[in-house]
Amino acid sequence: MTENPSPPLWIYDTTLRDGTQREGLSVSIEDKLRIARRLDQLGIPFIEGGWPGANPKDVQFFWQLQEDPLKNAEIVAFCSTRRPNISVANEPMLQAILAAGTRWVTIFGKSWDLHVTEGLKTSLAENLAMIRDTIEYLRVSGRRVIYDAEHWFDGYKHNRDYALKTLEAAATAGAEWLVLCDTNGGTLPHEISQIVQDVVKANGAWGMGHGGGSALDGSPGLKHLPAWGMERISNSQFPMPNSQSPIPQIGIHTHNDSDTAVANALAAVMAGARMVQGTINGYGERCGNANLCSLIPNLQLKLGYSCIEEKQLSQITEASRFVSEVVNLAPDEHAPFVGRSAFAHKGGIHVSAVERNPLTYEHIQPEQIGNRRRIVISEQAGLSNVLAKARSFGIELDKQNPQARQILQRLKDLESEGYQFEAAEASFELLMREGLGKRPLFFEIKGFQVHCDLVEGKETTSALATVKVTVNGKDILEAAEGNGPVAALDAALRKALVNFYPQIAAFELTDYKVRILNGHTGTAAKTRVLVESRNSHQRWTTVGVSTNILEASYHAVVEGLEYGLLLHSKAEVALNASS
Ligand SMILES: CC(=O)SCCNC(=O)CCNC(=O)[C@H](O)C(C)(C)COP(=O)(O)OP(=O)(O)OC[C@H]1O[C@@H](n2cnc3c(N)ncnc32)[C@H](O)[C@@H]1OP(=O)(O)O
Ligand SMILES: CC(=O)C(=O)O
Repeated sequence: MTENPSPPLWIYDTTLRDGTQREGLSVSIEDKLRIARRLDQLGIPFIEGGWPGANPKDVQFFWQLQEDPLKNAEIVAFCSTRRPNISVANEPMLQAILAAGTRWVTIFGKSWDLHVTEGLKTSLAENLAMIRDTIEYLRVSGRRVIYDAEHWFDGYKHNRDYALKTLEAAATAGAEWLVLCDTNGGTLPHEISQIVQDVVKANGAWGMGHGGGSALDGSPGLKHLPAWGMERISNSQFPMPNSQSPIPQIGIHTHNDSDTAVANALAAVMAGARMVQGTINGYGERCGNANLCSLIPNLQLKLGYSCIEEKQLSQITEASRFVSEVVNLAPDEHAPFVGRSAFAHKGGIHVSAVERNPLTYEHIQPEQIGNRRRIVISEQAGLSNVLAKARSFGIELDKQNPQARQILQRLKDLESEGYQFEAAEASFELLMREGLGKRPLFFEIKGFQVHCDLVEGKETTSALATVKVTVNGKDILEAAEGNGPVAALDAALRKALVNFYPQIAAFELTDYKVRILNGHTGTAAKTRVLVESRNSHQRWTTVGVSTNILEASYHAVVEGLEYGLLLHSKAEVALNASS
C-alpha cells in the first residue's frame, strides 16, 4: 500500500453492455436490473446499461430505471457516433439514446484510419465530423459525454496524427472523458504505458475542450451552445473531479485477447488514466474485458487508489458470485482474488508456512475482498494440512501425536489407490475419526444385493436393492426399488435407517460423479465415485473407489448417510452446550 493516496480513480462497469457481448451469455431485463442494483450497492460510480435503440430489451431497461433509479451510481447509455452523411437530428440511434434519459452517455467512434475507409467506407474528414457533431448534439441536449475511442491503440500505431485528431475532435466537442480502447486486445502493457503517456501530454497541450475551439479543424467547439444546454450540464450533481476543468480526462478500456487486459489497465492508470472500464468476472466479447474483480483489489490494495469503500471491497467476492449466478455461468473457481481456490493451499510446505504466518503464501488477506483461506487435503499434504483440517472439524490433534502421522500415511496410501479427498472432505473427516477412534457407529451394513431388470424394448431400467443393516444391536432387512441401482440402494438404506434416525428423511443425494481411473485396463479399471449429499442447510461430499462401480457407489452413498448423521449429532452437541 502506498503512503500517499493517488488521485481519485473512476470505475466504469460495462458488464451489462460489453459483458453481454460474450458468447453464451444472455440476460433478461430483470437480470440486468438485478445486476445493476448489485453493482450500485458495490459502489461502482458508472454503470453502462446497454445500447438503447439496438434492441427492445435495452430500451426498456432504461425506461424501468427512469421509474426506479439507482441509489448512487450513474447509469450510462451507450451508442455509436452518427452514421456517415446523415445529420444528427435524423439519426434514430441518437434519438433513442436521448430517450433513455440518462445524465451521462458514452459514444464510441473510430480512431483507426483503416476502420474509417474500410469499415465505415467514408472519408477521414467525415469521421471527424461524425465524432464532433454527435458529441456537440448530445451536449446541447444536456448530456455529459464519455468518448470511447474504439481501436485507439491500433489506430495510434498505424497513424498517430489522425488518431490524435479524432480525440481532439471529441475533446473540443465537449467530451469530458476520452477513453482509449484496446478493442482487439492485442496491445501489451509496455505499449499501453508509452501510448497513454503520449496522449496525456497531447491532451494537456490541446487545453481547449468544453467550449473552446479546435486548433486542428477550426470548429467552434461549444461556444455556440444555447444557454439551456450549458445550464443543464453545469447543474448536474455528479461530483466529477474534472467537471469544471477545460481538459477532459483519460480513461482505459481493455480486452483480454493477449491475456493482459488487467495488466494493460493497470499500466494505463500508472501512465495517467483516471477512468478504468471493465466487467465483473471479465465477461466480454471474445476472450473478455478487463476483470473488475481483479482490477479493483489491485488498484485499491496495491496501488493505493480509492475506488470503492473498504466495506464494499469486502463484498466483491460475493458480488462476483452473484453476477455469475444471475447470468447462469459457473464461477471460475481459480479466478484470482474471488475464486474459491484463490486462497486454497494444497502443498504441505505451503500449509505449514501459512499456518505460521499467512503472508508467506498469500499476496493479500482474503477477508479484505470477502474471500476465505482454505486448506486442501490430498497426497500433496503434510502434517500441517492434517492438523489444520482436524481443527476445522473441531478435533484437537497435536503434531506429536503419532496418530496424526498415521492418518497422513493412510491418506497418501488411499490417494495412490485412486481416492481423492480434496473434493470429498466428509470422507476424510470419517477417515480421521476412524484413525483416532472417534468415528461413531451409527449403523453396520451386513450386506446388500442389487438386481437390475433391463427388458429389451422397454425404455427404462428398473432396479431392486435389498440391504441388511444392524442398528443398536437390531437387524433390519429392507428392500426398495429405483430407476437405477444406486438410487435403489440409497432408497433401501434410508428405509432401513429412518425409524432410528428420522433426520435422514431430510437428506438428499444431489450429485453423483463417476471417473474411470485406469481406463486402459478395460473392465479391470478402477472407478472413483463422488457423491454429494445435503440436508436443509449443508452440503457434503463422500468418495468410494473400487474395480466394481456398484461397490464404489455403495461406499460413497453409505458414507454420505453416515456423515449426515455425524453432522446432526455435532449440531445437537453444540445446541446442548449453548443452552
Ligand atoms: C467495440 C464495440 O464493442 S462497439 C459495440 C458493438 N456492439 C454491438 O454491435 C451490439 C449491438 N449492435 C446491434 O444491435 C446492431 O449491430 C446495430 C443495431 C447497432 C446496427 O445494426 P445494423 O444497422 O443492422 O448494422 P450492422 O450491424 O450490420 O452494421 C453496423 C453498422 O454500424 C456502422 N458503424 C460501425 N461503427 C460505427 C461508428 N463508430 N459510428 C457510426 N457507425 C458505425 C457500420 O459501418 C455499419 O453500418 P452500415 O450497415 O451502414 O454499413
Ligand atoms: C467500445 C468498446 O467496447 C471497445 O472499443 O472495445
